[in-house]
Amino acid sequence: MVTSSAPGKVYLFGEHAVVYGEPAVPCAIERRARVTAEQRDDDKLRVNATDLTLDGFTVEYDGSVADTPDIDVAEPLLEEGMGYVNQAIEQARDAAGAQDVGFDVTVQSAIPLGAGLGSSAAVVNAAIDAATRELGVELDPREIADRAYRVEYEVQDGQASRADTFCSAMGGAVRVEGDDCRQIPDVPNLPFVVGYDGGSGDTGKLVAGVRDLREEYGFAADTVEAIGDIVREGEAALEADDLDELGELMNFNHGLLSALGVSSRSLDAMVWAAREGDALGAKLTGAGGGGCIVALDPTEGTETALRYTPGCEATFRAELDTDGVRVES
Ligand SMILES: Nc1ncnc2c1ncn2[C@@H]1O[C@H](COP(=O)(O)OP(=O)(O)OP(=O)(O)O)[C@@H](O)[C@H]1O
Ligand SMILES: C[C@@](O)(CCO)CC(=O)[O-]
Ligand SMILES: [Mg+2]
Repeated sequence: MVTSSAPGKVYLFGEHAVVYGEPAVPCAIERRARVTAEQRDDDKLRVNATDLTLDGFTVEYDGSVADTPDIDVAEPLLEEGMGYVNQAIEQARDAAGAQDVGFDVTVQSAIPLGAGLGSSAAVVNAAIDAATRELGVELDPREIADRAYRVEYEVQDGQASRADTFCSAMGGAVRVEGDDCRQIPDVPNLPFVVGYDGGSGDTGKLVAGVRDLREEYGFAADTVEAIGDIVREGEAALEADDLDELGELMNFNHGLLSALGVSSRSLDAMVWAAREGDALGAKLTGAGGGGCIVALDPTEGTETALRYTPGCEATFRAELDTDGVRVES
């Protein structure tokens, strides 16, 4: 039996545009998904995902009897929930050259689901690491990231960047542009504050929405390119340790994401509350539609403001996690 974990992330800049080849800078945060894999005697897959809660459901399902889940839960949610873990196990089998091994898999996660903090990438990275180690194979984090990317690409219907999976596999702040994935050395202390509306967005659908806009309107394609420009400016600000400039660029980035239709009333409300609470900057993080915002604020101001914001269910500080995917036991 092996347990591995991998961190979630916030985007300093560049989500969505990164899908179309612009650069992005996601940062791993100290909130992890833990996956335990134990080889079975047969070829079945049993997945126990006790934290798989969305819209008030708690699901425990058995991958081998997908048509008879333990509790009554919306089928698309069940299928979606199974997609990531099933495909991660497929990748582990492939990496170990063991096509018909079965596993008991347990997922426990401190990363809210579908909320822009990269729960899918963390679960997939941790599952690939745990299952391959259980089969006696130790993969390099870059290979785990690559295999996890293939999983996200499949589950998100052929539209994904390497950003979430690379960031979660390597830890720290990273820069991703197409297939070019690097860690960013010596980042300044980034005082991240997260606001969570308790909701979620469907990454696949939100990505498809941006794709359609881009195809329909030249100015939407320009907006995606402008996000790339913000990221390039942001990299210079990061290098110069200029937090004020980073904040300003985050604000601009949020405006453009909003123009692309991926914000929501509660995300906007939290962004404005953070700004009024004296954050240096604030934006939605991840796919959007609902879920989390990230603000930059070394003071208590943003957390206090968010606590009094209707629609904000939780707020917490998020420390940069320099550790990527790792074995726990
Ligand atoms: N604790 C968990 N147990 C099982 N599956 C999980 C768990 N956490 C996440 N997942 C899987 O990841 C999916 C959510 O991934 P999705 O990409 O939509 O959101 P996210 O990764 O949290 O946010 P974003 O991609 O915007 O950063 C869930 O529907 C589920 O399939
Ligand atoms: C919206 C997106 O850019 C980030 C989701 O966390 C999708 C992706 O990069 O695969
Ligand atoms: Mg995701």
